[in-house]
Amino acid sequence: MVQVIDIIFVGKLIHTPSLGTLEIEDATVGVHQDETIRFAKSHHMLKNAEVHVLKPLQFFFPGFIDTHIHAPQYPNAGFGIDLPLLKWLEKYTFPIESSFRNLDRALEIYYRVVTRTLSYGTTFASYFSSLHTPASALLAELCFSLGQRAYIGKCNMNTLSPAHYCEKSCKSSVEATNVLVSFMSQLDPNRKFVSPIITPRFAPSCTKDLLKACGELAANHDLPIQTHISENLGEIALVRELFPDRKSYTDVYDHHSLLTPKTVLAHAVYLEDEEIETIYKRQSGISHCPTSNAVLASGMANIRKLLDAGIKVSLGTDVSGGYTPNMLVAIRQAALTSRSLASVLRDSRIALELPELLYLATQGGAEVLGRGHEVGSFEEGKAWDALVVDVSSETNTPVDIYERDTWENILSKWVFNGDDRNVAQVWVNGKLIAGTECKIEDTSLLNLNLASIYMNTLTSPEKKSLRLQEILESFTKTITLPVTQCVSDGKVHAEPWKHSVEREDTIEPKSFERKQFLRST
Ligand SMILES: Nc1nc2[nH]cnc2c(=O)[nH]1
Ligand SMILES: [Zn+2]
Repeated sequence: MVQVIDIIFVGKLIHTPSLGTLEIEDATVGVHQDETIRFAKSHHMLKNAEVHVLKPLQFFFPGFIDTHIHAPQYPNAGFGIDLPLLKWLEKYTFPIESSFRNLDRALEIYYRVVTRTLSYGTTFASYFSSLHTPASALLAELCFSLGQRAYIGKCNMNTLSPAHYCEKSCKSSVEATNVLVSFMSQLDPNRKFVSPIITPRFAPSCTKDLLKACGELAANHDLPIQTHISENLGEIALVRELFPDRKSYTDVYDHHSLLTPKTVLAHAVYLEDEEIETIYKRQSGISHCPTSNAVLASGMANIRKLLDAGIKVSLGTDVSGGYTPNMLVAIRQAALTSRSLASVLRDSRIALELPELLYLATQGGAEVLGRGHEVGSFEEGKAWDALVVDVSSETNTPVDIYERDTWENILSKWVFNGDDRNVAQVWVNGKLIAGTECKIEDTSLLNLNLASIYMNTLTSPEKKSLRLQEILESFTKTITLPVTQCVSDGKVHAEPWKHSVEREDTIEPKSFERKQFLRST
């Protein structure tokens, strides 16, 4: 059956389809109208395809997948490195999150979080929001409107949290979660772009009935789950005290049916062998957050041990435990943490290699979020969630490429010295949505009606009537935000097959013979 290809991409394509493999090739990729990748072959109809040819020292790389980031903590990113976890939560984190009861404030911060993570090349993020349903709904609207794939988790927390930032009861927490789930089912019924994710903050902040209710919510709505596990020794001791009849931290979650194949467990720094076995059996995944573990002096997770045990592993920035939403920093820190642990334990195997690290940041993240068949690498049939990375000197970044550099070197220099200026284009599901080559063409506006979001996410009817007037006065009726209109400067050819796409002025090292860009059909 002949398929119409809408866009053809021609250029260097780099991805890590499985743990430890790194594929670097000259490719021609066609994106069909349902935005899946087809390695274009002659039987494809190309007559009016738009063709994007990459410049020398540009390459396609799968969009980064951040499997653990706290959106309301973004204002704290980069400070507060003086305390360990539990004191850090009290002094810095709960206060900043509690300010998200104000939807105007939530808009200001969440708009910045989504545009900033997109600028770093994060095409898919699993967000913790605050415990507030309206703010969580707003985050979902923003991701959906700005084009970033996202899981949105309204924190469930009804105990051991400050009075100003704690849900009244298990019942109110469940009700507030159900309101978000139904709000989001109108926003994206098939959960193709945004989906709720059930988010018991961590065992210490949930009563037993709330933990159990979260397991039921996930089962009833067929939703993923995210939480924290075994990050810090003080936290583990607290969990042991709070749940004396449970064998371990893992057993607390398992006992409440929170370990499923769609569960994301952040940190996992101090798991015992038996816990690793249980997590493997339940097919739950780990979000390794090395930057946060270093900043909060939590410890060093032995990722090699988890990988050897067959556990799905991904990477998370864990803002603001981690000081930046830049996934390149998470990759760098994972490289360095694994090497520090290798030297402490005198076992060089523990060091993670670059292909493995890039896998954790892309395909590994897709697997942990249950979307490994859809995104994470450039395999046929997947969505075109892709970055165009530019490491040429025009980007003015500290990535300096020399003639003798191989593409492996170039890739490594980008990882260790690159930043958002190297992200020229960000594509999600075949649409160009961000990147330095995206200019604000016109401020075609994103209209968000905060009052309607707020009204639609109020949990109790009496609140609706009592507060209607106050709400409509306090909120700006509709917010208009500049949304970048992206124009890539890819060249457009009518008939790409008529001629091979040779680079004229390539500065690729002489050692590489110039390969045809067109895949052999
Ligand atoms: N790093 C981190 N760990 C947590 N455990 C419970 N909540 C948090 C949080 O916000 N950040
Ligand atoms: Zn976290």
